[in-house]
Amino acid sequence: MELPAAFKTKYERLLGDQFPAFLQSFTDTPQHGFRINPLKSPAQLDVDTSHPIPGIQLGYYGKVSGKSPEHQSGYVYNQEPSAMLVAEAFNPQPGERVLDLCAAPGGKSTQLAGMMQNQGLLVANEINRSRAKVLVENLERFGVWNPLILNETPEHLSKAFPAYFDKILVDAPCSGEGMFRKNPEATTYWNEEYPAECALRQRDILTEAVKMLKPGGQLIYSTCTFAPEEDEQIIAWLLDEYPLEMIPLEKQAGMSSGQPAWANGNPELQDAVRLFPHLFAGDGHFIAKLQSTETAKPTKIRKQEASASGAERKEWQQFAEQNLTNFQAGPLLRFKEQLYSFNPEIPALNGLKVMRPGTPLGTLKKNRIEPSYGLAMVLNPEQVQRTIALSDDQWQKYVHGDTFATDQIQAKGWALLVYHQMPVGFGKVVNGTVKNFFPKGLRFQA
Ligand SMILES: C[S@@+](CC[C@H](N)C(=O)[O-])C[C@H]1O[C@@H](n2cnc3c(N)ncnc32)[C@H](O)[C@@H]1O
Repeated sequence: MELPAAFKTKYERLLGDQFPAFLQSFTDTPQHGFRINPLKSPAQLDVDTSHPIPGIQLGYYGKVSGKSPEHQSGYVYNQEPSAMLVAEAFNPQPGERVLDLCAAPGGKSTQLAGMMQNQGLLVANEINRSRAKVLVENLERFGVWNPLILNETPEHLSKAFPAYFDKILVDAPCSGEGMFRKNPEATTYWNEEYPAECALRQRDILTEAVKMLKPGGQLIYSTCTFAPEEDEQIIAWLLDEYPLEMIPLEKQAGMSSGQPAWANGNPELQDAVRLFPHLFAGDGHFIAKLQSTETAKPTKIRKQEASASGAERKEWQQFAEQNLTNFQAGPLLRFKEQLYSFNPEIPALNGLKVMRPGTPLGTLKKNRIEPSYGLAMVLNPEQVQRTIALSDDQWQKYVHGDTFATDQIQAKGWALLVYHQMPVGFGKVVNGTVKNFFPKGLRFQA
């Protein structure tokens, strides 16, 4: 990979005697990692967990195929190892109100949801529509319960969620220097001015993020770039402009401190973390954690009301009685043709670009409900009345979108399909044949 000459000159000046090792790291093979999903019911996973990533709960070096059963059923998520440290620094607690403002494709959102144990509210937002669709897919497969998934600008969001969140993650769009090794093409649109341009956008995003923070709430800012303009200088600006203070991040082996000298000399900047690929087995990253020092009372907001009609609620009740056990949905909302369970904490959604108001329970058909893939992804086998254990051949047919025969269930109706103890979706049994409801866009040849 050919690094831009101006990039090399800049980091030679900044890094001094560490520069040769830094430069050498661009020729190393990129690190891969994956996380095991703590939200799913126990299953025997065929993944190699012999190389744990230090400091990451259920994080391992290695890669799991996107076509594996573990990936298809949301039991694992592939994510670059340094990126996993952001959620660890964030440390969300069950019950908190959490916003992931720049969320797609969902690496950090899925990790945050796992740490919150599906308790509390996760709002995952992505400004780019097609990326927001991928975010939906990933949160759904991961089995995140009642997430609010939005496709909004930070400006719109801050009007809907004033002083609302306990914790906000801004994993900012950046110049991506830390990813050059994985994505060499990124070097072609880098130029000397690019980090400063990105910094302007980062300031705009953060200006809105601060408005959404509760008094005493925490803001985590991260980038995958080495550029001080987008890292220390952004944090120095935040500390100057807003009632925020740094929270020191614990540094494990291989992690470096923020560099006050690369901004305005504010010693608090040391509390941030830098990850350099020549010192840590992962890509380049920057993480800083700040806390609001404001004490004013949070603003009241109007909450979303349950909007499903009596008939729709009854249809759901009927479906639940006939098919589920020990499953409690939240309040119900009709959104397009789907019935959703949503978190009663969310503000009124009118005027917001909603991708998902919560967990899709099913599609409303004439006098009946067709259960959704998203519902199957949040269930464990003990919560349904009928399951079908798939053979290898049946699983391959299922993910390909084909029907297949079964002798496990005779009566007509819905069953949760389970492969190696992992729920993979709903199927409908009709005369010994299982009809396929695996979403068309997700089908593949195993
Ligand atoms: C570094 S990526 C996020 C990665 C994600 N957090 C994850 O872990 O999978 C930054 C995201 O910010 C989005 N973005 C770009 N411009 C934005 C803006 N003005 N406001 C909010 N988000 C923006 C990009 O579309 C991109 O998806």
